[in-house]
Amino acid sequence: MSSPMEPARITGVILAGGRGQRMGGVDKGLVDFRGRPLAAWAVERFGPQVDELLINANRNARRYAAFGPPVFGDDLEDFPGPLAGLHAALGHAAHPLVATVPCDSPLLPLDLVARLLAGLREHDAEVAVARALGRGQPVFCLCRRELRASLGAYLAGGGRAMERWFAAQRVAWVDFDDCAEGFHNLNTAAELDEAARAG
Ligand SMILES: Nc1nc2c(ncn2[C@@H]2O[C@H](COP(=O)(O)OP(=O)(O)OP(=O)(O)O)[C@@H](O)[C@H]2O)c(=O)[nH]1
Ligand SMILES: [Mg+2]
Repeated sequence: MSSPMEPARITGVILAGGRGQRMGGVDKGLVDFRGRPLAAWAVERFGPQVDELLINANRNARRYAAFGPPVFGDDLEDFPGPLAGLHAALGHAAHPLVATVPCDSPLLPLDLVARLLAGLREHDAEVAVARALGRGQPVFCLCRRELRASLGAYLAGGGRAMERWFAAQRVAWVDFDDCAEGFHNLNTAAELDEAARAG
């Protein structure tokens, strides 16, 4: 385990492997938001916070590759949810800590990873997870790579719920009440339109 004095080495993963069903089955990361694809917003805001950036996508791998970072899909088929992306990410990461963000929160906090890291260290936790105004934001997490075996077992047993898996680890919840709007995520075409017009 790293001491508080050591610089952390962190792999960041943009989770873009979902079905986008509430948006009509579109590949959400490729959808336009204020003139650029949603994934481009994540690359721009999250990329500078990490030492290595990867994209997890299950469709359109070539289009995602055009953003620059390496692209990988889930190990499990049939879109079992974000934990499948995290599991694959823990296998692909070059660094011992893995941070995730979803592809559909284009205004994500610019100090997300620094604050998750501080929480992880403060509580000597295995995973740090964002929370805003009392509401867990499980797809924004920082996870030790050693948890891959635990996560693999949880998924193999049929587990799919992020918060339930976190609860079985040493977890630190990190509050972002001061910038809760940064976690606003876009699930439907109406939400996308409204957020795009608000800018
Ligand atoms: N790798 C991977 N990521 C997923 C999967 N399902 C959801 N995600 C990602 O998890 C994040 C949160 O998921 P949702 O907001 O529900 O997105 P979604 O599943 O594409 O959308 P819906 O189908 O409408 O639920 C998004 O970044 C998704 O891309 C999956 O099966 N595999
Ligand atoms: Mg979903």
